[in-house]
Amino acid sequence: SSKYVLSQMHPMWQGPLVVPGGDHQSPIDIAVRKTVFDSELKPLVTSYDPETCQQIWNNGYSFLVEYDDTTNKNTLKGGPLRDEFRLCQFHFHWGETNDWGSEHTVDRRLFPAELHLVHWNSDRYSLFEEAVMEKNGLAVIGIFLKVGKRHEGLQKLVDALPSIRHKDSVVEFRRFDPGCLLPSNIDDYWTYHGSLTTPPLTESVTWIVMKQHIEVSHDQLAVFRSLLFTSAEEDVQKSMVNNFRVQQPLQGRTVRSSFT
Ligand SMILES: NS(=O)(=O)c1ccc(O)c(NC(=O)NCCc2ccccn2)c1
Ligand SMILES: [Zn+2]
Repeated sequence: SSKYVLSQMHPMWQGPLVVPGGDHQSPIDIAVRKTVFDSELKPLVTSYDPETCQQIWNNGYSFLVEYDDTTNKNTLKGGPLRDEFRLCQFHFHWGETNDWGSEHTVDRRLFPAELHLVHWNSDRYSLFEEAVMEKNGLAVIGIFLKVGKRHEGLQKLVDALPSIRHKDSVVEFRRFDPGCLLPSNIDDYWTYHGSLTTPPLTESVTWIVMKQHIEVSHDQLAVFRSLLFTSAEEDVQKSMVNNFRVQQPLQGRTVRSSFT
């Protein structure tokens, strides 16, 4: 209805463009010709249990699918990682049109959306909240979304979005396998040390950005844009779009590739 203001830029995104004293910020552009192949990088090993899926909720910035991370049922290891990491949630970033929306870019190429699978270092810490403050605390897998054929596995999630339209709405969400969102090839990736792309922007993330994207349909992505930044009580509703951070300077960091 007319009271919904479309594509209002969310005030939070006018937040800190660069963190004072932060020289390992994310997201970044991955300039492929400046990446360095590292033959020591191992294949990534993921093991996810759909039975540990708990809920899906709108936190006013994105929507998150959360997993029970009190046991070691959803693990990530290998790749650039020395320790074992535990999945706690996944979420997305997207634009108001299919022309932009991703946080990372490859040779400045923008994708309409980006999926983040968030893991914390369960070998060294006992809670996500602890790990988020530490340099080797988090590992986030970034996967680009392209508009194309419908993603069958994603549809169960898309069907749940209308029930969490407003900020702070939560619904039970069960038996979702996050592995169904991985591209067929997870051996080819880029990795670098960076930060959360939203406050608190802590520099605790080993980023693992997949070279291969996944495809979702135009209609599936359109449902993401039907979410709202605002809670049900607010007078003016704002469409949840453009929930990505502006790109940050590389500051001399090297992005390594697992492939030539
Ligand atoms: N986008 S990201 O870097 O993968 C990432 C991963 C795990 C996280 O907890 C966050 N950030 C996060 O949860 N921030 C608390 C909620 C929030 C989100 C946006 C703005 C302010 N506060 C970002
Ligand atoms: Zn994210």
